[in-house]
Amino acid sequence: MSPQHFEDRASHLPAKDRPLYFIINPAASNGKARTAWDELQQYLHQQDIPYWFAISEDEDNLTALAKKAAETPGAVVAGVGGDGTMSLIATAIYGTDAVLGIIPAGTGNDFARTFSIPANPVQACRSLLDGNIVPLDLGRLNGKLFYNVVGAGLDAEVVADANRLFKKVSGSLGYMLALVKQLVFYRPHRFHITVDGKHTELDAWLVSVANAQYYGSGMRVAPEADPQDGYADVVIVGKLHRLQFMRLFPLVYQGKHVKHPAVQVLRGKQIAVKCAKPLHVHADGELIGKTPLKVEMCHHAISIKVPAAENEKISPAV
Ligand SMILES: Nc1ncnc2c1ncn2[C@@H]1O[C@H](COP(=O)(O)OP(=O)(O)OP(=O)(O)O)[C@@H](O)[C@H]1O
Repeated sequence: MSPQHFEDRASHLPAKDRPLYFIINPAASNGKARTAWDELQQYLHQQDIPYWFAISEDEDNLTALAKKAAETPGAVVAGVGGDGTMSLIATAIYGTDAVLGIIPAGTGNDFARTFSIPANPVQACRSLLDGNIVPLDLGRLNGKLFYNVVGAGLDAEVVADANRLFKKVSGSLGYMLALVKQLVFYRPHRFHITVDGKHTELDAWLVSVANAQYYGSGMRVAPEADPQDGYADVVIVGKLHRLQFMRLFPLVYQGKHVKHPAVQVLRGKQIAVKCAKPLHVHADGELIGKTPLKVEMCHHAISIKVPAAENEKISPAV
């Protein structure tokens, strides 16, 4: 069967129980998502797998395409892109019975790491086709849904600097320069944090509210976070001398930073974070405003298709 564009959708549906829709963000990973899609299309043709697809024009169009695909009962709506792409699809299908699918083709692809979704597009597609449908929590940050990690502190200031000062430097290098700048100049701030009614006040480098485990291209900020348990892990990196912080920093890639006595991990469903000086807030890799931030977790908000072998222990969606 030949693939069809969304706009050409005929009244009949592909003969599969769950129709498969791909939405490709051509800008993801500086345009490399298109190459991933070419490879994937070849595979789909070889296997004679029926599917629908659309290439998004911008963020609003991507959201509209995901909503349109989700109108088909039981649709699997798979993004071909990075975390920004998947976050838009996850929030667009909220309230429908559509299932999120992930073909990692972005720069960081951090959310995919929590579920061990393969980085190769064809392997990711195979595990999408053979995968299990499981429930997924979302969070609501100041009223807007997110699916991965939000927070404030040094990490959000790095994103702000990368967007503002190093915009012309491409991709990861801009973030590296911004990180170096913040490692030299950032000072811990006084945070007021409330987790399910329990109040904490302390000086901290950053506060992350995590549904899943990874952000920032492979940093395992919340190694115990489970995006199916209804809770967010609140990771607080408390006051440390600059050199101590720099020594701690590399440990985040293995998630070992949480063992440091200056790092606390709280868990809750309703989280509020205030700071005397308003700081930038990031959500799923984008800046969305400034503190205060308020998060409310939405348990089993949507469904996601994940590789079967890695997630046998995870309960299927009902
Ligand atoms: N045609 C388009 N459709 C959708 N989004 C687009 C488009 N053109 C530009 N964008 C922008 O692409 C950005 C990047 O997308 P995405 O986050 O999926 O990729 P990435 O940044 O390479 O990966 P990651 O977030 O995993 O590091 C989005 O923030 C969005 O604003």
